[in-house]
Amino acid sequence: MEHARRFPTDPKEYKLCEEVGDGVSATVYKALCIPLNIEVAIKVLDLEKCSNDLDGIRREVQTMSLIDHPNLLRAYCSFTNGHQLWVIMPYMAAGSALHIMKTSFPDGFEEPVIATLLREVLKALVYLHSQGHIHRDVKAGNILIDTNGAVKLGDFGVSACMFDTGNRQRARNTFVGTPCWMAPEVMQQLHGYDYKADIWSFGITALELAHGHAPFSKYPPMKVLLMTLQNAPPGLDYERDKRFSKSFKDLVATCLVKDPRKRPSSEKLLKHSFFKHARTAEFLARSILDGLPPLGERFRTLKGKEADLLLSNKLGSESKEQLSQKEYIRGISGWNFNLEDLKNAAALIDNSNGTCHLDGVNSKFKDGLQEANEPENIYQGRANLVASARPEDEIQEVEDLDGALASSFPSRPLEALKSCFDVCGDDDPPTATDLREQPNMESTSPMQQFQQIENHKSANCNGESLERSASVPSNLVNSGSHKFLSGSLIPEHVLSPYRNVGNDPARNGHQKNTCNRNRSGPLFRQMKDPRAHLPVEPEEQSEGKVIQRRGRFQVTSDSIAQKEVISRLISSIEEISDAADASTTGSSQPSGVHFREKELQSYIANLQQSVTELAEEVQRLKLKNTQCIYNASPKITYCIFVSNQEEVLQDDGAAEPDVPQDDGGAADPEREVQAQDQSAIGKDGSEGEEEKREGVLQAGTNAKEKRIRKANSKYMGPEWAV
Ligand SMILES: Nc1ncnc2c1ncn2[C@@H]1O[C@H](COP(=O)(O)OP(=O)(O)OP(=O)(O)O)[C@@H](O)[C@H]1O
Repeated sequence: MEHARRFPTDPKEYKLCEEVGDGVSATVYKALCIPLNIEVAIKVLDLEKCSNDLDGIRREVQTMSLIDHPNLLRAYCSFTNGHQLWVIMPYMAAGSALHIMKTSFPDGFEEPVIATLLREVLKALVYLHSQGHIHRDVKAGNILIDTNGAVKLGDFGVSACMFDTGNRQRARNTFVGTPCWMAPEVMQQLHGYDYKADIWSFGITALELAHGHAPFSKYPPMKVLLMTLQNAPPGLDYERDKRFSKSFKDLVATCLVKDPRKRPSSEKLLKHSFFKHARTAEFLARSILDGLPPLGERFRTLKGKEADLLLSNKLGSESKEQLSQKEYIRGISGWNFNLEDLKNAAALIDNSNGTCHLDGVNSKFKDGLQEANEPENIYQGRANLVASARPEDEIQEVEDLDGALASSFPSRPLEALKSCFDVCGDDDPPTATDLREQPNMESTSPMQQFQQIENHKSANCNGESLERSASVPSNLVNSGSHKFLSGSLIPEHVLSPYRNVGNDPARNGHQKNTCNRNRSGPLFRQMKDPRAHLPVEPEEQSEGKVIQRRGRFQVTSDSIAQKEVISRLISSIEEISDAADASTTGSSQPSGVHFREKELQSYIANLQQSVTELAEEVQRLKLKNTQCIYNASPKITYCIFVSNQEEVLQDDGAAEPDVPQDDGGAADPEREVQAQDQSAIGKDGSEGEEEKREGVLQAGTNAKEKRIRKANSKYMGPEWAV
């Protein structure tokens, strides 16, 4: 066994041959281990560039050194070389399944090949899960294949141990992974997630291997997130999928269930009848590796394509879709997440009371709202929707929120988005609480809601007080609801900020420029349909006439009504915001506005106070943690076991009964160090003890340093004990 040999930890003992892969964090080289005369792959991470993710690196290296399974890519050894970390691992000469597809199978593999690849990956997952790990980045780009057809799952860069941080975390909340493969619960960040997130990614990987690309792979990340949350799960039910067996379709459908509790465990999935189609490694080598150019050459070709794409993007209009495609070709995890988009969309909603804050919205966004507000544009939007509707176009252009409301980024962006777009999993039956909170929303079709809003509008357009008109129509009133629909609603006839802009050339000009943009597409999920995966006949539609259908997606008249409802809600919120602005600039407004304004201001002040307190708390905790990196060296020796405090903070502690208890599982040096700390400073974590605790920590740093070195040495080899 190669890994039983002692691989040197001196970079001079390796000869780098060529680059064979790159990702977000690393470049991978084919190399020769000179003394052992063995080809290896070296993953080179620049620690200076990754300095804010040392914990991630620690996880990856630690996991790679501890795992021991034929289907997992383990590390022979690792060491620092200047500011780089070198991870020495087996060289998988055929590269990743993604690379192979991109070179020779652009439309995907045949079913027996897929079954063989997936079975090997699933074996790796069964092992990982039994050890308490979630991989969190299962995808074709991380399925590595050797020339003899051996398959290994690699890239533990974002893997997580369920028992990390000594806290016996039973659910994770960190927002990591690659959007197309990311499970809805990882995106939503409502209740945390567990091993089942890997099963979702596994299902997406199955589709990727079948089609040559993952569902939604050509869209920008934000769009992918919304599509995953809003649409029915993808599956193998298009015309082109006829070639696949029933058992394959069933496997995919079993994995891609939005409710993670309804997904099987990896162990159970391994018994699925689909894997009867799996063959041997030799079969794999014969069927997909024969005639394949060497990995380095393929890598250079793909790089060339990527450069061409980049060039054409620069020459032509730079489309996000093309850029996503480029990222996809590279097969990397770190899509260029536009967190600003997330922030902006999420910041629309105040989770605690459903209030929309529109102060500070930039002109682009305001104008966008204005555009949606104008009746002619609504109909323009409708016309565009009908004319150009594609399933993908059903997603609202959330990117258009650029620059708006970036000040308060919720720690769980998609939870906030959920409030905004009602993006609950389709499989989730409404809870009793949901139904209580939305007395009429579940039982009223969007069309009816729209009608009720219209009725409310006409009831109020005769000049009733603003405060009254700012309340929600009776069908939407709900003090406890956090949904967007529970926000304030002012009929546009009462107070429309845009009724007064006739003399404002800037606004009018912008309006002219933007009126052709298409903002079509429902923001609401389709109502729960237990048969969502089946083709639906027009007469079966209970929620409006189908205007256009493609695959499993459809645009109904209700979708359009939903859009109109949203447009009007946005309009109302805008009006409140403008009314508040006007009152601060001295124009006379009904007292209700002043009251509302004060209420909002005091609410904002409270929020700011809480944020400051939380920030202080985070600082304090960070300070404690950084005690052990006080001696920061270019090598990451001391940093390597610093816990990821943010994850600890995000842990909501929700107990997941089906997750096994830590019975010692995978060794966790960090926990060991923490346990020793605990005994050194006493278990009392009360506030009165804080100063004492800090003092003991200071005094104990030398001892701690030794312990960390010892733990480094024990779990990651002597070279880590530098
Ligand atoms: N042992 C190996 N043998 C051959 N090629 C490899 C090996 N490890 C990685 N590669 C190639 O290098 C690419 C990047 O490696 P890896 O995924 O580990 O880096 P990363 O920065 O973590 O990537 P990502 O962006 O996907 O997270 C892989 O997609 C694969 O094509």
